Amino acid sequence: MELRFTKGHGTGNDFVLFSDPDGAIELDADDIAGIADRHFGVGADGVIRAVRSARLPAGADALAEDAAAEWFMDYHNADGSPAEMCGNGIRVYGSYLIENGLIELAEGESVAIGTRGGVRRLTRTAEGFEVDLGPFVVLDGDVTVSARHLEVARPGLPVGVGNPHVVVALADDAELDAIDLSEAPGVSPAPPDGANVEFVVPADPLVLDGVGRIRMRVHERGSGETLSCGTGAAAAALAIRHWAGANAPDAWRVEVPGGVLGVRVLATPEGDHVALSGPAELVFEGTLEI
Ligand SMILES: N[C@@H](CCC[C@H](N)C(=O)O)C(=O)O
Repeated sequence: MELRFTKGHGTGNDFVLFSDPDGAIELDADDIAGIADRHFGVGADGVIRAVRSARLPAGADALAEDAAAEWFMDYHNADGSPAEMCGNGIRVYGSYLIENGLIELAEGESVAIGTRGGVRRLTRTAEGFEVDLGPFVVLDGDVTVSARHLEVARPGLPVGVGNPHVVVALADDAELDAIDLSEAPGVSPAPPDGANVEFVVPADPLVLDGVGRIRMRVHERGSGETLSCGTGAAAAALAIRHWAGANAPDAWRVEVPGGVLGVRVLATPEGDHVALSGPAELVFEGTLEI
């Protein structure tokens, strides 16, 4: 079977996207891992299928949550495992839906998108997109994280933003640059569903003109070290905000190896939400033999 695909990225977190409006294309984990393979496939951190919510069991939940969520982001990591949410992916997905005439979205307008983590509202901005990632949880607990070239295990803070993260604060840029993320960090106790792990260094000063500033590297569950992780940037900002205490800002600038992302905490009638903003680029199109 021939599969027409588009390659895109958000701050270097790259994705293969394809359309399957009626949910007719069946790919298993090995097929997806083959597409994402950087030597034998197209190469990507994740694979995104554009499918109508009405055509998927998980999409039925999305439609029950918000009947306007016509499109579902069917997201899989590079190893073929499904994930609840992808903060960079959903911006690139928005761009893909627009480019392919599947939705119309002018600057300032927003659209509801179904994901396994729930419906997310995506707004087109001058720079790209902002996505409301919804409510979040920061869980104080006794978690430690080890990594190669990190001398002693460090405390980690579990943060949930639709998908699971553990955030570790490091002392300085030298320590951040030294860690080797070619192997998955060890998280103890092991999270039941695995976790994305973010290593973060606060800038000096931490807050400039009311905006918190951090640098981050990430090891993504199911994909390894990536140049960026949108939900990871949100989790990292939320963790540092939590540690910084009462006077910490709500707006954050997160520098990742692939660029810069914006994070802000939004007060909503249902409680605090976290929102992520950044660019979305479509790079090339091609055809794959599956
Ligand atoms: N890169 C993504 C997160 C993708 C899913 C993640 N690896 C997981 O398994 O939860 C992002 O930009 O948020």
